[in-house]
Amino acid sequence: MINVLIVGASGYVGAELTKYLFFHKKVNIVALFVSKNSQDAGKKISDVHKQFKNIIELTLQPICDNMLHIINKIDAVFLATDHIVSHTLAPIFLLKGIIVFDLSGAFRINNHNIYKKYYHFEHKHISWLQKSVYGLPEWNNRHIRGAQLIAIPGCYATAVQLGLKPIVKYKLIDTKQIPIINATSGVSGIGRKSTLTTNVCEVSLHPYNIFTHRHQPEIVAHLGIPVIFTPHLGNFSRGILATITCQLKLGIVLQDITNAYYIAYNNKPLIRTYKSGIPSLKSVLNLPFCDIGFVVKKQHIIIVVTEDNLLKGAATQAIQCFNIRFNFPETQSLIK
Ligand SMILES: NC(=O)C1=CN([C@@H]2O[C@H](COP(=O)(O)OP(=O)(O)OC[C@H]3O[C@@H](n4cnc5c(N)ncnc54)[C@H](OP(=O)(O)O)[C@@H]3O)[C@@H](O)[C@H]2O)C=CC1
Ligand SMILES: CC(=O)N[C@@H](CCC(=O)OP(=O)(O)O)C(=O)O
Repeated sequence: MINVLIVGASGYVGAELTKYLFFHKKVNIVALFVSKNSQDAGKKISDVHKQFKNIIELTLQPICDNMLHIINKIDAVFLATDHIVSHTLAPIFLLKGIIVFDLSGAFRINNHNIYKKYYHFEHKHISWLQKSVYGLPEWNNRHIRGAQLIAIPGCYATAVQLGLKPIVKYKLIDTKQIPIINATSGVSGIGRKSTLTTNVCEVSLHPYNIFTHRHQPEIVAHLGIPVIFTPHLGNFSRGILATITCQLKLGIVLQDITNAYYIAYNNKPLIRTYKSGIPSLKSVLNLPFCDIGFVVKKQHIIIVVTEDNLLKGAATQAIQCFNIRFNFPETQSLIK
């Protein structure tokens, strides 16, 4: 059995992690943590997330300064916390030899200068940043196997890269025309702390962080080509749909594209590529899959990618990485 701790367990991502790890046959959840002064400290997770009633009755504990009693009991920790909190906590666990799965953006990009510009804080753990492994399992399996710090990709960054990587890898697109990505997320992408402007009743559909969203440098760093990425917020609770437009190199035909996606994903159980038609949110909600469809017309391709932002965009992707890291079947506890 692998003993795990979940920090930020009362959040949207933390609750999904708790659910899938609770039902994982090889996992023992040692504790669920929230912040020291959390209004939920001492409550059962089933009081905060009622869907767990009579199923998961673990208590949310306040994180303490001296975590030795916990550190001695655990093999792995999932940090489902804001990037500033993860930036502080991850090194504490790493120095004790614990395997860290960080769901935040704190360790995703090896270039520390990005953090000042896009995350507005100075990165203080550059040596860990250099050692961190990007947890996109379909493309980084080998490195995840030996990693101590695994940075789970951002929700948009996951969808976009899974959609683009096959045609970038096989050099099918003309990069003189930068890929244009429009993606829409539900409001759970913001987390539990809703403000008036992010309240589902106030949201209709709008783009935000145009040219400044922090997933843009993340995508560029791990995809290796520039992109134009525009996120949108929609008035639904969960799910991401990304529409990606690229120009193909002269002479590239539909069969080349089909082959590229087939080679990339035919043995990847959590990616579903469509032979015809395009995916919608409905087919991925509450499921750990990423669905990909595309249409080619002359020299252009439009790729449509969908995922559940809290699952393949966060919690179940982290558990997929955990399974790989601890040598369990990749989809253990994720699909039957
Ligand atoms: N939501 C999404 O779609 C995605 C989110 N992510 C990332 O995952 C992480 C979690 O996101 P999400 O679940 O949405 O956020 P939430 O705001 O819903 O949850 C945050 C959790 O962290 C806890 N917390 C806050 N401060 C501390 C602290 N100092 N120590 C311990 N726990 C603390 C909160 O509880 P309390 O405040 O009561 O202490 C809560 O349990 C973030 O880094 C986010 O960027 C990544 C991909 C997708
Ligand atoms: C709808 C919404 O607001 N989504 C979040 C992204 C969620 C995510 O993946 O955040 P991290 O990269 O911080 O982990 C945002 O745009 O900031």
